[in-house]
Amino acid sequence: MMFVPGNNPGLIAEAHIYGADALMFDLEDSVKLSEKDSARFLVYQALKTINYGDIEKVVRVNPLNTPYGKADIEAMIFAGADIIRLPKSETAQDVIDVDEWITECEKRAGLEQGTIGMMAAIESGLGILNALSIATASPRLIGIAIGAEDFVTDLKTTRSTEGSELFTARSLLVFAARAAGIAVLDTVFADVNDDEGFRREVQTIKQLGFDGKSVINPRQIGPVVEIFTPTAKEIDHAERVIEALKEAEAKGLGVISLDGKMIDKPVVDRAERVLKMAEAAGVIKR
Ligand SMILES: CC(=O)SCCNC(=O)CCNC(=O)[C@H](O)C(C)(C)COP(=O)(O)OP(=O)(O)OC[C@H]1O[C@@H](n2cnc3c(N)ncnc32)[C@H](O)[C@@H]1OP(=O)(O)O
Ligand SMILES: O=C([O-])CC(=O)C(=O)O
Ligand SMILES: [Mg+2]
Repeated sequence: MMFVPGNNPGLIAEAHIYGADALMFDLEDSVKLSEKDSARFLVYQALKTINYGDIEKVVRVNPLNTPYGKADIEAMIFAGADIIRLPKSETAQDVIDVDEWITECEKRAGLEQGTIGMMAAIESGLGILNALSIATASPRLIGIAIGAEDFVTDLKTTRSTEGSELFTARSLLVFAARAAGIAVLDTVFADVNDDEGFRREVQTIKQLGFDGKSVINPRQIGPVVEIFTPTAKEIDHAERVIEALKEAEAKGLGVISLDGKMIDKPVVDRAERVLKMAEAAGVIKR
């Protein structure tokens, strides 16, 4: 999911050529106060006129407790956004308030209720502690995300290369998302020239269980796609697990072994997920 500053016509016009799964047009922190209205108008016009194909169109709006939040949401729904991303979510009530305003805007726009999805970004200690109630606050929520720049500021620390200050928060978010049955996305990595550090971070968050990552630059898309795409070895193993399961079923066996290792339901579920991810990445057809 690539952030695109909502006040930059050049970036907005070409953002879809780089292969991101989703574009996140930003009306919040990359837009200064004097440009809030013009950025909203610019993103509105872009969503109305540019064909972004099947790339998901997400808009990060300003919070409802600012003078811009309500107008942002209404304009983006009329413009055809797929998902509204609420920044700095701290309580379930923050999500419920936005959900209610989206419902009102859907009515005004003549859309069926529930058409517009929602994401909640969590960017403070309080938000992390409320992660489960935030993640389950609305049926519109398709995912939650961590916003690490604001989060470390709230914690009165900084971001380190190894990310120790984010470890607990990231894990709690993954737990909350899994409990709620929705997606979980990791935060941005600010140094677009540190390819090695970026790759290390993507490996780490994949291992923690995240479904993907927000990026700020087209150069960061390739490494995320590469690291999240199952390798040929992983795909081969997953296919053999599924084969072994079929054989066992045919023979009426419960637990079976493959290469000396036990194959049971969790192993089969993980193999299924590998194949789904490979299919979604376009490296296999099923
Ligand atoms: C804490 C937070 O809230 S983070 C979220 C808010 N921040 C953002 O949205 C920042 C978005 N990113 C950017 O503005 C830029 O990528 C920067 C400032 C980080 C780096 O800028 P640059 O060094 O100029 O980037 P770079 O030289 O790699 O750009 C290469 C090409 O990609 C384009 N590009 C760069 N970033 C983006 C982007 N986010 N979206 C779309 N296109 C982009 C550039 O326009 C350039 O196009 P060109 O080759 O046609 O001229
Ligand atoms: O949500 C993000 O990844 C970017 C952001 O606002 C933050 O880090 O504070
Ligand atoms: Mg932030």
